[in-house]
Amino acid sequence: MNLVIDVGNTSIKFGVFDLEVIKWKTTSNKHGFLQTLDEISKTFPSIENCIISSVANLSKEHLSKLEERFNVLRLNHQTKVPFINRYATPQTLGIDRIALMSAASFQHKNKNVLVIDAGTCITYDFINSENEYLGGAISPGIAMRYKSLHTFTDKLPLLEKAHPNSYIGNNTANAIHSGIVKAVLFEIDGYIAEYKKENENLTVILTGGDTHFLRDSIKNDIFANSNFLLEGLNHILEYNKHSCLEK
Ligand SMILES: Nc1ncnc2c1ncn2[C@@H]1O[C@H](COP(=O)(O)OP(=O)(O)O)[C@@H](O)[C@H]1O
Ligand SMILES: CC(C)(COP(=O)(O)O)[C@@H](O)C(=O)NCCC(=O)O
Ligand SMILES: [K+]
Repeated sequence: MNLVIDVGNTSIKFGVFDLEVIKWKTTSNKHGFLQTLDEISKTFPSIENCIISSVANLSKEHLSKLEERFNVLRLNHQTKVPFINRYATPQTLGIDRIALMSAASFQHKNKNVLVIDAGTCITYDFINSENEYLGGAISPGIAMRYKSLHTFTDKLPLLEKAHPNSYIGNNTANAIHSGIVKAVLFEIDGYIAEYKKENENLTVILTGGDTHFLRDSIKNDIFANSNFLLEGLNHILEYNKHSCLEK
């Protein structure tokens, strides 16, 4: 069994895989990392291998606790991945985006695929039917947009995210919901339209913490898969098992 860990800027996602199948998953914050690890070790004593991807700083203590228990692959820019990376600065590419493109490459071979990860940031990543990763976009995530309107003004309240009734906000709260949620939806459908113009038979995957909140309001056909990044990490672990994790 494999333990797969994705450390994002908001939360840490843990997944337990038996070959290609996810058996269990949970989420924690930084403070819950060690307790979650204890629970997983107790519940799944047959886990041997682990992969961890992080876009945030990882504490030495957390990493050494993992290494005490499992063969650990820490995903980095040198790790062998199944796609050709055409990003002009591969050494600055987010580690999470490498995992997403690995999932796209493994699961949608020889397809044009756009992956949208609605997390702390919203990332757009495109891999073409030649298995080449070309790049994409990074925009502020939904929670970040609500926080920034509140932080950088005197008058705007900090609201819980909500879908607006109309794109015409008739009061402050509705104007904010429209300016954030409706704008994110315009952005997503706008990008999909742009990619579709130039790429036949585009497959679009939506993932990240806001998947469920957004999925039914996107006009284009998409596949919503909250586990896509974890699946990508599991693919990379299996792909590298023999070369990197031999004891
Ligand atoms: N319980 C929650 N706590 C924080 N953010 C949440 C929660 N549930 C959904 N979200 C949404 O998910 C987003 C964070 O997604 P996530 O995939 O966890 O981010 P990351 O991978 O960057 O850590 C936030 O923009 C927020 O709108
Ligand atoms: C853009 C990101 C902050 C997204 O992080 P997330 O929303 O998943 O927490 C992360 O992929 C990152 O730190 N990227 C580095 C810059 C780049 O990808 O070019
Ligand atoms: K993201």
